[in-house]
Amino acid sequence: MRRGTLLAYSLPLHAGVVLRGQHQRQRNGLVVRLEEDHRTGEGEIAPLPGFSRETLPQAAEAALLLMRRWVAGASILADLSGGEDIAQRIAPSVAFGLSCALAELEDCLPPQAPSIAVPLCSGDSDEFIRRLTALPDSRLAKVKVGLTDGGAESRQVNGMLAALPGLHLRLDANRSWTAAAAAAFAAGLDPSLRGRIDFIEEPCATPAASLAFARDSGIPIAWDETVREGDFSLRPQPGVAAIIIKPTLTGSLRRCERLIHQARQAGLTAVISSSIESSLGLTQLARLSQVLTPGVPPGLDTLSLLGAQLLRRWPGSLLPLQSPALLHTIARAS
Ligand SMILES: O=C(O)CCC(=O)c1ccccc1C(=O)O
Ligand SMILES: [Mg+2]
Repeated sequence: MRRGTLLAYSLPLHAGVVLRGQHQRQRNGLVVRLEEDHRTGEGEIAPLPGFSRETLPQAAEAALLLMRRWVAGASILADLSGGEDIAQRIAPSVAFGLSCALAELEDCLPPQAPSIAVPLCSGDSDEFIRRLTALPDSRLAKVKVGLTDGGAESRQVNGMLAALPGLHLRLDANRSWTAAAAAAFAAGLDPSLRGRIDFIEEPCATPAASLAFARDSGIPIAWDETVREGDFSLRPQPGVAAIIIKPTLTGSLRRCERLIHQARQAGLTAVISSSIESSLGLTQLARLSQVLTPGVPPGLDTLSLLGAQLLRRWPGSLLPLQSPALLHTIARAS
């Protein structure tokens, strides 16, 4: 006997969260719960405004249809991952959430290891250094750059690397540097510290400009936005070290797994990363990264942007759990 429930959540986002130029006050999404013979699996479906092509109502409609098909006895796994035709493909957030629920139901995800995410700095670097210093193990952190000017940011990065001699950094410019700003950043870096920058995600506005930056500066880059563009294909490229995979923007677990496999074949590191999911989705991404990208810490340090946790607790977080009474049932099927 199968049952399905689709629920809607809304979590407060801290003032000042801006996605693609839009201020966001709430993170809204869905939880899909699948039950069969006393086993339960849950998944989160949360299109990210400014990033996802599907809207939340579109995602809810697609999820409901698939949930009903599953409850009626169909296998929906092939639907979730099938088709190279993007126009016909099930929306990535829907495929991700439903495939997580099915994976939990089938007991395919391991329990979560503690403290597996890479600390993220998008503000004051002195405060961030204090936070890292207080951690038992601070070998890797991520810093958003491209927010002020390249020269000032290189001094900030020099400061962090000098303060913590065992630290490696991933940087993320989200395509915001002009070629001149990127060059100013590279010129300002202390050459003796530069080797501890594992990569910079998307330094410049276009992939071609980012490749030129990697070639001229010798600093490896990683693709994030580029991975989700229509003409992207995975192949070795000089200066490219890694690809960032955001499953909510990519699709089913099987699709993510295929992409990770292709990345490895091209000699690239694949890094699983957050699309600002709730603690439900984030804990699942952490568990997923243990199986799909072992040894590569995922970029999941976004829980602190939210005002509460949802259904599951992130290890060590002091954020309160939102009352389950605030989850609103959209539909049930049995
Ligand atoms: O990758 C991480 O470590 C955190 C996630 C993150 O940076 C992110 C999350 C949602 C949308 C865009 C981005 C981004 O890559 O800038
Ligand atoms: Mg990025």
